Amino acid sequence: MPAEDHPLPSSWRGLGRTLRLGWTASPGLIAVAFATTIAAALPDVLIAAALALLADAVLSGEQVGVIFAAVLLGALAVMSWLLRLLSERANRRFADRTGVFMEAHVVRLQSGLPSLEHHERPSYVDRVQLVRDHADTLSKVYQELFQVVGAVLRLILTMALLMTVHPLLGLLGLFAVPTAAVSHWRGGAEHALEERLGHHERLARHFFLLGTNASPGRELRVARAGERVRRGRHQAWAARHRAMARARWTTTLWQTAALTVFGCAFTGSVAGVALNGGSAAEVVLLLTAGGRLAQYLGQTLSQVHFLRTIWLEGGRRLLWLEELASMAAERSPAPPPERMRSGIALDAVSFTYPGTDRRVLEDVTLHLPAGSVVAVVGENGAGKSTLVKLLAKMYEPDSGRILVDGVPLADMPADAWRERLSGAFQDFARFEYPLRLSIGVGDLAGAGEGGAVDRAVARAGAGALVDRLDRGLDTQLGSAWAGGAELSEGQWQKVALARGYMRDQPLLLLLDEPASALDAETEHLLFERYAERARALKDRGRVTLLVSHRFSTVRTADLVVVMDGARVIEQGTHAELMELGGRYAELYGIQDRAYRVEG
Ligand SMILES: Nc1ncnc2c1ncn2[C@@H]1O[C@H](COP(=O)(O)OP(=O)(O)OP(=O)(O)O)[C@@H](O)[C@H]1O
Repeated sequence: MPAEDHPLPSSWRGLGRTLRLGWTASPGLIAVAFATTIAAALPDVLIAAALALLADAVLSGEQVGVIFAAVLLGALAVMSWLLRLLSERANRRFADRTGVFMEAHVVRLQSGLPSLEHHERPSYVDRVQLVRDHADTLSKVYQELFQVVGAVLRLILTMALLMTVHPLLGLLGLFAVPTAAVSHWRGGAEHALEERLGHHERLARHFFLLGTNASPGRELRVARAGERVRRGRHQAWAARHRAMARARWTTTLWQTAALTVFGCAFTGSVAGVALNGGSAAEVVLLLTAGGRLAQYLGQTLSQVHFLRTIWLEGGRRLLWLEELASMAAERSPAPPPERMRSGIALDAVSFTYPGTDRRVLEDVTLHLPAGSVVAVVGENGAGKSTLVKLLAKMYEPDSGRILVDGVPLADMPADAWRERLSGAFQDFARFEYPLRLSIGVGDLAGAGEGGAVDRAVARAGAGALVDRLDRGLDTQLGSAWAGGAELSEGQWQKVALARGYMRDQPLLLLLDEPASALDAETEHLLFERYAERARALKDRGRVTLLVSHRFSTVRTADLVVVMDGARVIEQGTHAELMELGGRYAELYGIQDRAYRVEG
């Protein structure tokens, strides 16, 4: 579904959801944290009243009154301190627990999304990045919320105290309204800007990784482009910083103006009470409570600001991610077939990457017969890998359908379909685990079965690699780990290929340039062996789709599909396409001659 169809939920729904998550994470602790934070407000405010009592008793010379007021003052100070301490401890423990809970929740949601859109569509990437970055911070906002409630309670009680001096002093609260309004607007405005500037931040991070990782490091040194990358990073940060600083200056100016309005009203009130026959106790009460009014107001505002920026916005995005994940889970009721009979059909499939407007697949109609080995060839950018991604259900076509034995792939749950897929890709992952696990990851459910990993190793022709390692399949991979072995590019790719061969009975095996780092001869031998085996198992109905630029490998396939400019332009067996004398024959001829010359 396109991103525009799934807007951000409202702040209030996000807030409600975050609260419910906090309750789920730890109901007991959230209750204690809330109760102690709120209770701490009462003694705090009453200190102003006790001070007024004390001033009154001192001026009227009542000894008992002085002692009573002093004891009350002491008791209130101790209570206030104790409750603050308890609330801090309860909130900290609660934040620790929810932090872990939230992070796990976000990871689960993200990894559960069937499509890759959240990794590739710029507006989605920025949202997901905010949720990810704020997952831990979200756990701390409960304390902020409780403190906001406590600060609002303090404000109300303080105003009630002030109104005992003169009812008009309650109006002081009105002068606080502009400050609260500015603060509310400020948080939202800054946050929206932060999200809009997300691409600068990503760019800076990208340059940082380029400059600090080993493999780009080699290229950068040879090309002597290190300085350019450093400058790029600096410029990206500077662009973000300039825009943020401008916005912050503007919002701060507005806030200063609003606070000035409140300051003038407070000073006027103190002068008014003092000059119009107010008692010393009333002036003390006004000074203490009124002074605190400004402090409580400041606290409320900074917490509201924090809540507005982090919690409301973070909470909305978390809910958005949850909705995206559940929408994906709700669709698709049809299970994949146990065994494929007719095969996979693409019926007028067209596709445009989210956030772009150029079609990268145009009206593709193909039949991939059950039990066949299909090779896809074409120039760079022709759409071969995109076809593989659609078959792996990483994206849905814009129009047209993919049918598996006549059942729309769109109706099949992504998880269930992927359980029946195997794959090895050009941009393979390097799992720095012990080798056995690094391969076993290809099918964790079956990896424990005796011999499953050994079979995968044999299919990928990786036996020699295993033998060469000191501890065989138990060797830790990756030189960053104690005793870890570093592999060459081709060796890593063999591990990835073995991972792709882990499943015994996949319905579809996707091999997207799985041997690009191996020499042509090894690739040819490997694939020929694989194709023979696949043909022997024809009745299992598996489809194997291989993307390769090497025609020596491609020619062994049962069906060759030639892509050009987002379209399928030719299809048939090697012999048929050679006889046709079209694009395939031309490309084959070029490569064949080149090899002969090299040879
Ligand atoms: N994530 C993406 N977002 C936007 N456009 C993309 C994305 N991935 C690929 N493309 C574009 O889609 C087109 C087809 O890319 P694809 O990777 O499918 O080509 P390919 O035939 O596999 O190329 P190669 O042989 O170089 O691997 C290219 O023009 C590419 O720029």
